[in-house]
Amino acid sequence: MTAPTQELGSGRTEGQRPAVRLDAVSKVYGRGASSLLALDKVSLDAAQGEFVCLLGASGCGKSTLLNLVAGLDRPTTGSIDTGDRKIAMMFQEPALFPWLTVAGNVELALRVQGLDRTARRARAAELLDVVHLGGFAKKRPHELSGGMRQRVSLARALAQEADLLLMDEPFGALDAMTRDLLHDELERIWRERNLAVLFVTHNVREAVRLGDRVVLLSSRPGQVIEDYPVRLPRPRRTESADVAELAGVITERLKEEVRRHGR
Ligand SMILES: Nc1ncnc2c1ncn2[C@@H]1O[C@H](COP(=O)(O)OP(=O)(O)OP(=O)(O)O)[C@@H](O)[C@H]1O
Repeated sequence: MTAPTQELGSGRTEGQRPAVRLDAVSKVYGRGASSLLALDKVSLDAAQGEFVCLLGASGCGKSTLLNLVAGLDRPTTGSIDTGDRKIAMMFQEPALFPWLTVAGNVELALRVQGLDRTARRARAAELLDVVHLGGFAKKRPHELSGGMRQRVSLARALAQEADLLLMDEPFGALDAMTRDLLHDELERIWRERNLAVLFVTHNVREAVRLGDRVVLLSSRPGQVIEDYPVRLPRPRRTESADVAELAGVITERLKEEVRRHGR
């Protein structure tokens, strides 16, 4: 008889290799007197299927951390292991090509996979359905709202068949209602695809709404100071009392850290 695996969070089981593991990762920008220690020995992991939100005051190194995981930059010391997982990244700005249609933007991401034109069209149509933009394939980005553009960006990220999705304040520029809708959609897609997600935000309630864990980073240099498991049942509502209660606790800790740092 096999021993029952211990549940550590929605996607976590003991003994499973994490989707991403950071081991004592430090990042120094520049050299000599003008060098800046942005991250200081950050160790962190996320399991496949786990949603981890990263919170911290401005400048604590959240984007630096995501860039390192994405392989866009290299740590000064320490190591990052994502195995052979495919990684996709989403930013606050959707960064779509304005001269391409919505479908064209998604198809571009499929081109690198070597799909032929017919297959690309069919796959892009499927992905646009997933993000509820089925009727907008022929529109150009400027004809869409901010929330719709972020949906295209999400479809493009999904086109990369990623196992690990890195999201850098993806909904930071959206109004509360649009953000709420996108939270629901992201949660559905995350579950269906068993993605590992690292999600950077400044918004504490958003982190509690979405995360299996909320990881708090200290200000300059960035270090992990708290790792809160979020045990609230899903689906959660951003405005609910239980989300507000945990968000209150985390906000207090964040304020303490900002005060300690003197800004
Ligand atoms: N390419 C770079 N060269 C030099 N310094 C950098 C570079 N990128 C970031 N920094 C510095 O490293 C620190 C961490 O920056 P980073 O953008 O990772 O923080 P952040 O937590 O994502 O900030 P924000 O919440 O404001 O987006 C900051 O002090 C920033 O000025």
